[in-house]
Amino acid sequence: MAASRYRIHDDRMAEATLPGMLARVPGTAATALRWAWRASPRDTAATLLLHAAAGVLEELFSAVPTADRVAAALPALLALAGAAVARGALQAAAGWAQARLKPQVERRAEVHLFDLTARIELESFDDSSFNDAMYRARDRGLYEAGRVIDAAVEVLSAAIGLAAVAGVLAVLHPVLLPLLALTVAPAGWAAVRAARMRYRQMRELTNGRRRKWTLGDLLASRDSAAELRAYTMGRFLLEEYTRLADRERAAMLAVARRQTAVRAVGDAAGGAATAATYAALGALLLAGGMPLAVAGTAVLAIRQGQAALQTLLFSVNMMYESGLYFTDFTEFCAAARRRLPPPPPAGARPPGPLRELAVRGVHFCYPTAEEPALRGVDLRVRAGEIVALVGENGSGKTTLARLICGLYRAQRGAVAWNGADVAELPGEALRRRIGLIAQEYCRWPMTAERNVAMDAAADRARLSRAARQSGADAVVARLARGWDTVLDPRFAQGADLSGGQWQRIAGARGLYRDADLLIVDEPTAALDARAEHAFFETLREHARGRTVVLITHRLASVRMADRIVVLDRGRVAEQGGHAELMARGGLYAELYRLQADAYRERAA
Ligand SMILES: Nc1ncnc2c1ncn2[C@@H]1O[C@H](COP(=O)(O)OP(=O)(O)OP(=O)(O)O)[C@@H](O)[C@H]1O
Repeated sequence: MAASRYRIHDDRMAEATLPGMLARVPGTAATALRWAWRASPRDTAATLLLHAAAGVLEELFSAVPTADRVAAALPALLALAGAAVARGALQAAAGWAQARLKPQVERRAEVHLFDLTARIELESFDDSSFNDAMYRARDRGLYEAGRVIDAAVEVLSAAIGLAAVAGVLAVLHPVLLPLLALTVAPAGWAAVRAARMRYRQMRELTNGRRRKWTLGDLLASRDSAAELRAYTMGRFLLEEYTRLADRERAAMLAVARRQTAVRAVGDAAGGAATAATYAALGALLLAGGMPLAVAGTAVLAIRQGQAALQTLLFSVNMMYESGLYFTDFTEFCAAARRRLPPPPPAGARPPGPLRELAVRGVHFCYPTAEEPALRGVDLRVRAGEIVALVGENGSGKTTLARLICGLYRAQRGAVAWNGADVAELPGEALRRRIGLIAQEYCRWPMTAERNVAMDAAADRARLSRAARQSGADAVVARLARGWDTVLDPRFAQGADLSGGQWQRIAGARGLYRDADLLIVDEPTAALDARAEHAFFETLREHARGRTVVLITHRLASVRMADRIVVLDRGRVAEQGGHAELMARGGLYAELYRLQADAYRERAA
C-alpha cells in the first residue's frame, strides 16, 4: 500500500521547530474564530467585543501603579469604582456570549464530521491510517473544537491586558520592556515544549488507544458477550487490555517526568532572568539613569507585567496545545473531503430504467490487499434476467456486487448502466435504482419499520408487500409493538430477533426498494428450508420486469437462474445454463455434485 498522507503529517509535527510551532498560533486562532463565526456571528462578535472592552477597562484603571494619581485626584477613585462595576458587567456579558458560543461550535463540528464520514468513499474505512486520523478527530479533536475557541478569546483578552502594561513600561524606560520579556521567555519555552511532548506522545499512542478502545468494546458489548463467555475469552482480552493500558500509563509517566524536568529548567531560568532584571534596574539606579521614584514604579509595573505576560503565555500555550488537536480535526475534515466521491461530470443525467448492465474488464484490488479481488471480469446482464454468481469463498462475488452498486470504483475496466459508466453517474440516483440485500447486512437499532423502509416515512402498501414476499410479516406479527418495535434489546422495550428472522427483515429491506436491479448476496444462509424455498419463489416473481443478480452457495436454488456465472479467484471461470455447465464438467459441476452427494448420502 502507498504510504499514507497522514504519515507525512506525523513527520512534519515531529520535526517542527519551536518558533515554527509558535507561528501556528495565529493561524489556529484565525481558523477557530472562523468556525466560531460560522456557528454564530452574533455570539462571536459579542464575545470578542465585550472581552476587549472589559480588558481595556481593567488595564486602564488598575494596571498602572496609581499611588501618585490617587493622591492627586480623589475623583479618580470614584471613576475607578465605576470602572470596576462596568468591567464586572462586561465580563459577565462576555462570559455569557462565550458560553453560548462553545456548544454551537461543538455541534457544528460534530455535524460536519459525521456528514463527511457518512459520504466518503467506502474504501476509506479499509485504510488504517485514515481510521487513526478519524479516531483522533472524534476522540479529542471534537472536544478541543470548543476549547480552542475559549483559548482564542483568552489570548485576545490577555494580549489587550499586556498591551496596556507594555505602554506604561515603555514610557518609564525603554530597557524595561525587553527585560520583562526576558523574565517570561523561559517559562514560555518550557510550556511549549511540554505541550509538544504531550501531543507527540498522544499521536504515538493513537494506535494502541484505538486497540484498547476496541478491546473495551468487546469486553462490554452485547454483540460479543455470548461468544466471549462461551470461549472464556474474558481473561485473555482483559490481559491484553491491561498490557496496553500499562504501556500507555508507562509512556504517560515518562512524558510527565520529562515535562517536569523541562518546567523546572524553565522556572530556574525564569528566576535567574528576574534576578538579572532587578540587577539591571539597580545598576540603572546607581548609574543615575533612573530616578528612585521611577525605579519603584518600575518594580511594581514589572510585577504587573509579569502577571499579564504569564496570563498571555498560559492562554497562548492553551491555544497552541488545543490547536494541535483541533488541527487534527480540521486536517481530518480536509482529508475526508478529498475522499468524497468526485461529482458527476457536468451535464450527467440520472440513470434511466435498466436495459443492460455491462461489466467490462473490471480489475479491483482492495487498498490493504496484496492480491486483486477481481482480475478482468466481463459480464452482461440484460433487463429481466436472473443471473446467479457462484464460486468458492473469496472468489470475488461480493466485491463484484459492490462495484455494480458503485460502492467501489474499478481500477481498470468499467461497469456500465445502459452503456454509461456508473462511476460517472450521480451516485444517489444510481443507488435508488438498485436494491441490495447484503451478505453482512446491518441490524439497525431502530424500529422494524425503519429497518425495512430505511426512511422516516414508510409507504404502507410497499411495506406490507415486501414483508409478505420475504416472510418478514410473520416476524413482525409476533412483535409486541408490531412495526413500531425497536429491534435492539439494549433500548427500553426493545426486542431481538433470531438470525433467520433478521434475514427476513433484511430481505424485506431489499424488496421494499422496488428497484430495477436487485442484488441479493447470500439471502438465505440463515433461513429454514420452507422460508428459503419461499424466498426463491419470490425472487422469480420479483424478477418479472426487473433484473436480479443472485449470489449464493445454495446451488440447488441456482437452477432457477437464466444464467450462471462461476467466479474463480477473481475471474469468470465459466458461464451458461445449469445443464450446459453440468455437461462441461468444470468447477460448477464439481461444486454442484459435492452438494448433491451430501444430500444423497443423508437420504440413503
Ligand atoms: N475490505 C477488504 N479489504 C481487503 N481485502 C478484502 C476485503 N473484502 C474482501 N477482501 C478480499 O477480497 C477477496 C474477494 O472477497 P469477496 O468478499 O468478494 O469474496 P466472496 O466470493 O464474496 O466470498 P464468500 O463466498 O466467502 O462470501 C477475498 O480474497 C477477500 O479476502
